[in-house]
Amino acid sequence: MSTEYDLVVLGGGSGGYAAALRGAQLGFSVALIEQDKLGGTCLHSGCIPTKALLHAAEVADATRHAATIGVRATFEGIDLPAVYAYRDGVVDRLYQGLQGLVASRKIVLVQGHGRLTSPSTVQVGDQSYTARKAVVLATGSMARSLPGLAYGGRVLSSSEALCLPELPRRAIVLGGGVIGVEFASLWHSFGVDVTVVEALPGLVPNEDRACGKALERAFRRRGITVRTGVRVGKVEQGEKQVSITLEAGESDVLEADVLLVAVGRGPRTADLGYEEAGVVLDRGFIKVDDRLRTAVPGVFAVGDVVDGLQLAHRGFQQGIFVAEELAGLDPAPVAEAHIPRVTYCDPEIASVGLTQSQAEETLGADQVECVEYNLAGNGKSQILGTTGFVKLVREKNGPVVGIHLVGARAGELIGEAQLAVAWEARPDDVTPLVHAHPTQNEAIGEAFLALAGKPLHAHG
Ligand SMILES: NC(=O)c1ccc[n+]([C@@H]2O[C@H](COP(=O)([O-])OP(=O)(O)OC[C@H]3O[C@@H](n4cnc5c(N)ncnc54)[C@H](O)[C@@H]3O)[C@@H](O)[C@H]2O)c1
Repeated sequence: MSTEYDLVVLGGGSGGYAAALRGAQLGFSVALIEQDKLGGTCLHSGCIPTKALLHAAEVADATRHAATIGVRATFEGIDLPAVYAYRDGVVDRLYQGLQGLVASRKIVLVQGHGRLTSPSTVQVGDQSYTARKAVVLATGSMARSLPGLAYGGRVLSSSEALCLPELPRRAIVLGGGVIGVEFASLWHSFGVDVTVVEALPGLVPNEDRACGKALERAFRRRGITVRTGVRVGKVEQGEKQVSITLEAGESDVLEADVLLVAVGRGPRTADLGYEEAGVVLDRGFIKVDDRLRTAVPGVFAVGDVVDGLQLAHRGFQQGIFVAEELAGLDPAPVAEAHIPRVTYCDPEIASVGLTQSQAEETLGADQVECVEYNLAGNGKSQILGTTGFVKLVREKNGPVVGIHLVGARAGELIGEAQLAVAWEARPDDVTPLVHAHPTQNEAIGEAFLALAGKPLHAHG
C-alpha cells in the first residue's frame, strides 16, 4: 500500500520533528516515521534526562555545602529511584507536550522502522510513504566504541549509564569529551569514585585550551581523578569488576565496577537504503551542500547524520531550514560557526565561535588578541561561590570571533555571547550596553570593558 504526503521525514528526533512541525505549520502534509519514541536521543536518553540528573547533582552539592553559607542541612545521600522518578517526570511531560504538538499540526506519526527504497519513498513494513516534495533523512547517531571493545555487562554507553539500577562504587570514564565530563561530574556528586581517562593532552579538547585546563583543575579539587594523554590497552571484564590497562609510559591498570565509554557518536546511516538510493556518505555521514541537499534531488538530511556539531539545537535549526526552503522562503543557511556549545558539568563550560588556537590558525597568531575576565571580580559569582572566567578572542582591531565561559550556570550566559560573535561585535558595540547588576551576565560586559582597555572591576 502506498500513501502520499508532501514531506516524508525519517527519524523523529530533534532534526526530524523540527522539520515536520515547521513543515506542517507551512501547510505541508507530513508523515513522520519513528521506530522508537518521538523526541529521539535528546529527549529520551541524552540532553534532557542527563541534565535532570546533573540538576540533582547540583542540589546534592548545594546541600553538602549549605553550612558554608549558614544554612543548616544534612546531606543524607542519593535516593536513586526517586531521582529517576523526577527525571522521568520531566521527560514524560516534555514527551506528552511534543506528542500533542505533532497531533495538533495533523502530522501523521508512523511507528516503525523505515527504509529509503527510492529517492521519494520510505518503506515501513509493507506500507510505503511517498513524498511529493521531499524526503528528509534524520536518523541521528549512536554511541561509538573502540575497536574490539563491545558494549555489554560492565562496559556501558551513556544510555545504559543513565539507567543503572544502583550507583557504582567506582567508575572509569573513557573519553574526556562532553559526555565523559558530564557523567564524571554527576557521578562524583552522587558519591561515586570516578577516574576520567582521555587520550588527548587535556579534557574537552574541542574547547578552548583555557576551558579544559580550568575544568581539570576544578575536577581535581573536587576529587575526580583525571588521566590525560594516555592510551588504553586491554579491557577485561570480570564477575565483580572491569579493568583497563593504560599505556602511559609504563602501563598501569585501573579497576572499577563499570566502564563508561564516551569516545564519540557516529551517524546512524547503515542498512537504511541510503546509498542504494544514490545518497553519498562520507565516513558514514550523509554528504550535503550548504542547503542540506543530499546527492539525490528531493532528499535532504538534518541533525547528527550530517557531519558537524552533534547538538540538538543544530538539528532544530536545520529542520526548520529545510521546511522553509521547501516552502520557497529562501531561508539563510544554518550558520555552523555561530552555534553555541554548552557542557553541563560543574563548573559549566559554554562557548561560541573560534577558540584561541583556531583563531590563531585562521588569522595568524599576531592578529589575535585575547582577554580573560576572572569571575572573582563578579559580585553574583561570589554570591554563588563559583570560580571561572569569560575569555574573549578577537581579531586584532576587528570583531570578537570567539567567547568562552567557565563557571556555574555559564550556559545561561551564552545568549549574549552568541549575539556578539554572530553580529561581529567590537568592544565599542558592547561597552555602552548597561548590564544588570548583580548578574553573572555582567561578566561579559566587564570582559568587553577589559578588551577596550578600560576594565572596571579588574586590574589594568
Ligand atoms: N552538552 C552537550 O551539548 C552534549 C552532551 C552530551 C553529548 N553531546 C554530543 O554527543 C556527541 C558525543 O559525545 P562524546 O563525549 O562521546 O564525544 P566527544 O567527541 O565530545 O568526546 C570524545 C572524547 O573521547 C576521547 N577519546 C577517543 N578515543 C579515546 C581513547 N581510546 N581513549 C581515551 N579517550 C579517547 C576523544 O579525544 C574525545 O575527547 C558529541 O558530539 C557531543 O557534542 C553534547
